[in-house]
Amino acid sequence: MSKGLFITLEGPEGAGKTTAAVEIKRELETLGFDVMMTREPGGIKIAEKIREVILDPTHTEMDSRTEALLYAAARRQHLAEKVEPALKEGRVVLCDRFIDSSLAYQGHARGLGIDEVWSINQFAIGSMMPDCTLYFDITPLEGLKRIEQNLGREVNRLDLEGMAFHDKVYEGYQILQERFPERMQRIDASQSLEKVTADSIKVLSAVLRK
Ligand SMILES: Nc1ncnc2c1ncn2[C@@H]1O[C@H](COP(=O)(O)OP(=O)(O)OP(=O)(O)O)[C@@H](O)[C@H]1O
Ligand SMILES: Cc1cn([C@H]2C[C@H](O)[C@@H](COP(=O)(O)O)O2)c(=O)[nH]c1=O
Repeated sequence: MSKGLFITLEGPEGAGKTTAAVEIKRELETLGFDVMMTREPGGIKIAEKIREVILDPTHTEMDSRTEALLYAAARRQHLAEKVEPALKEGRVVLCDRFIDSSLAYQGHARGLGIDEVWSINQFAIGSMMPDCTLYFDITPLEGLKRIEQNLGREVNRLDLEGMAFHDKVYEGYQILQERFPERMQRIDASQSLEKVTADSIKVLSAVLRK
């Protein structure tokens, strides 16, 4: 049984993960890799339904622990139904957000605790951690400015949080980088899309050579 490569993209709102993922996929395919792009929460029917519940801007009453559990439930289903089968087929999986989002957003920004959120996610993912995480580093202000300029984008419940929340998310990601220095590779996401893509491919080429 061949084993693929599990790559995740992380970072604050508007960092450019989704845009860059399309370019990274294209570049990796040119190099001959079989790439599957997906996202969290979502990527499959059940998880997309959970996404709608979590991100509905009218669900202002949602409890933080409920939020963390819903993300973990969507993650479990997506992993079992889509990610693990693709990895077993030897594919490269590019996943827009994964466990680090829960650790930064629910663990640190919501104040549930990174270790507590880690432990509920252990039930969801077992030992299935990414081989490499591209951390798209951009200040919350710059990321949110990009989103504001993207008039076609739907505004979700988490976008509506105040600046203090987004600053905490950013702080959460800094903590995670210190905790997982080898897995989390920093990409300067304030650069042009061309430079962000090139830097990402440079990092991934080294991982793919291993
Ligand atoms: N390198 C870049 N420079 C300038 N603008 C960019 C860059 N990358 C993406 N953008 C623009 O920024 C906006 C947000 O990009 P994108 O949706 O890819 O970010 P994201 O990290 O996936 O955001 P979110 O997680 O909040 O959905 C889009 O309008 C996109 O066109
Ligand atoms: C996986 C995951 C996501 N989030 C947050 C981050 C964003 O605000 C939304 C997802 O929207 P996107 O446009 O697809 O980036 O959900 C989170 O708080 N916790 C998570 O585990």
